[in-house]
Amino acid sequence: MSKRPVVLVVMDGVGISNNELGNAVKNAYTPTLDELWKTCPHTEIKAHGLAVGLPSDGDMGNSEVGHNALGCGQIYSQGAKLVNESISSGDMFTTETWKELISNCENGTMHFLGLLSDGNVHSHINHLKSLLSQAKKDGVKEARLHILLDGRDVPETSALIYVDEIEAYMAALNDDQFHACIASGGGRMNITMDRYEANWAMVEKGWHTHVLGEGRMFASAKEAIETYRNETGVVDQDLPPFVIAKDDQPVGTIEDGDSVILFNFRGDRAQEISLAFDGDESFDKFDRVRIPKVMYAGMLQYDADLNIPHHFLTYPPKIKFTLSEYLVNKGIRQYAISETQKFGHVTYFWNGNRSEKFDNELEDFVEIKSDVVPFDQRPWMKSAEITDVLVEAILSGKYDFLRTNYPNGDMVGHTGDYEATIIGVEAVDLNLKRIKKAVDAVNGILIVTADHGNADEMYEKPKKEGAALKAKTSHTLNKVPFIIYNRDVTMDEGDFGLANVASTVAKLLELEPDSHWLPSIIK
Ligand SMILES: O=C(O)[C@@H](CO)OP(=O)(O)O
Ligand SMILES: [Mn+2]
Ligand SMILES: [Mn+2]
Repeated sequence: MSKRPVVLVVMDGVGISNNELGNAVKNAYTPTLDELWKTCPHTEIKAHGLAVGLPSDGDMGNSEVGHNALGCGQIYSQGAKLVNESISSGDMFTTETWKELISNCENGTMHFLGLLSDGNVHSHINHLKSLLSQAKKDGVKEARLHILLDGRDVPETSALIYVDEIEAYMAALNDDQFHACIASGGGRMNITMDRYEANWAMVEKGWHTHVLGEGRMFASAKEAIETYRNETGVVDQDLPPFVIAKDDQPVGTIEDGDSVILFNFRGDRAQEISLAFDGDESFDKFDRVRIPKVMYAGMLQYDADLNIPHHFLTYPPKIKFTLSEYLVNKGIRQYAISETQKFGHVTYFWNGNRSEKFDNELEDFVEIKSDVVPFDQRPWMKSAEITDVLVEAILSGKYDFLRTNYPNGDMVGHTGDYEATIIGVEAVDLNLKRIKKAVDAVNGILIVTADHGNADEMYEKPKKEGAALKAKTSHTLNKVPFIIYNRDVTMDEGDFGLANVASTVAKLLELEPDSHWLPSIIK
């Protein structure tokens, strides 16, 4: 009989790098992780670029593609790549949805809402440019941009680079037939892009800003960004909302007869605002005050089972043959737990962007409510609370396969606070010790891995030698650890990535891996 259960821990944002400087993984005190690394079969696996279905190896990994790959054992072309292809082939602009969006706003305005950067995690500025120029070609007369400033997938204070770039692009398009400009915006962690219902108030603020045109008014996005930076010192992702106005009138509220495109391709932070636009009278997450009759579409469909949103421009990858479905078919009892910020990562992303369970009897999902605070102030987050409940589940004997995600390396890493991130990584280590003890008690197997790097590089590479250090808030291109505890196995030779983990889990459960999956990491 195989050892049971298998417990898999994703240490979100914990990558491997040999650099000392600003490496909050290496410089954290992590006795448990160090011991596991020293005494157990382990390797480093790829978590970025082509290995997870991104357009190029220059693309850092992220939670969506990382958990998709972990949970399905295959490499699918991901949103970033699918949208590139659909735009460059022109397919996007022959879809019924695009045509309807265009004809719907014949006498109105086309609005583009989304994350303005080239981070390629949630969106890409090139996609927005293509949408703008095609809209003009297809006869749209008025276009308005509602921009979310990034600084989380790109350098911390880079917003003006992208604002200048898109304004120059619009200036070149604008003529007596067509007029496009920025109408509103704010930092992505301040408005609109909440996820997993952690904080609907963010979405409500976004609605007031983009749709109703309520909020502090400025003559330009640049003025808004510079003013807020001077007044508050906050970085891009946290910038407060702003409305662009002329003669005290917002230049681009969203009105009946308009069309709205959310140009983000990634789903977690796109769902709530989509529900607000698509929701009928029964929508009760906040008071929308005025509900404009618009045609709304997403760049992708963010949840195909739940049909969010109703209209979309690109089909999402149809992720099939997931590990969860396979295990359900074998009668394996599964358990997934994290705190709110990463709950959907171990459920929705893990299961191929499906929020629903495959089997209500065999699967249990547990969410520990995240705090709504800047995580540099609470770098331990809910790691102890997750562990309390997970340890009970391990000891209960009710489950054969359990998975969890500790968000700390990533969520604290994104704040750019090096010292706090070290504490975040140490909190994960402390909890690993407790998990390990529980696994020992039942003679199970523990897998420790990560979905991509983040905490492993907390400073931007200095442009010149001796230049002042600048906090780095984004993910990294580094590999991640893969460790197996309490099972004497031999790692196979090869260049492995996250998509090799599903087969490995199956093998540890003494099951034949699904033939669609990439091979196991162990012999
Ligand atoms: O916070 C997020 O949305 C992304 C970064 O854009 O991080 P992760 O992929 O780790 O969820
Ligand atoms: Mn992640
Ligand atoms: Mn992240």
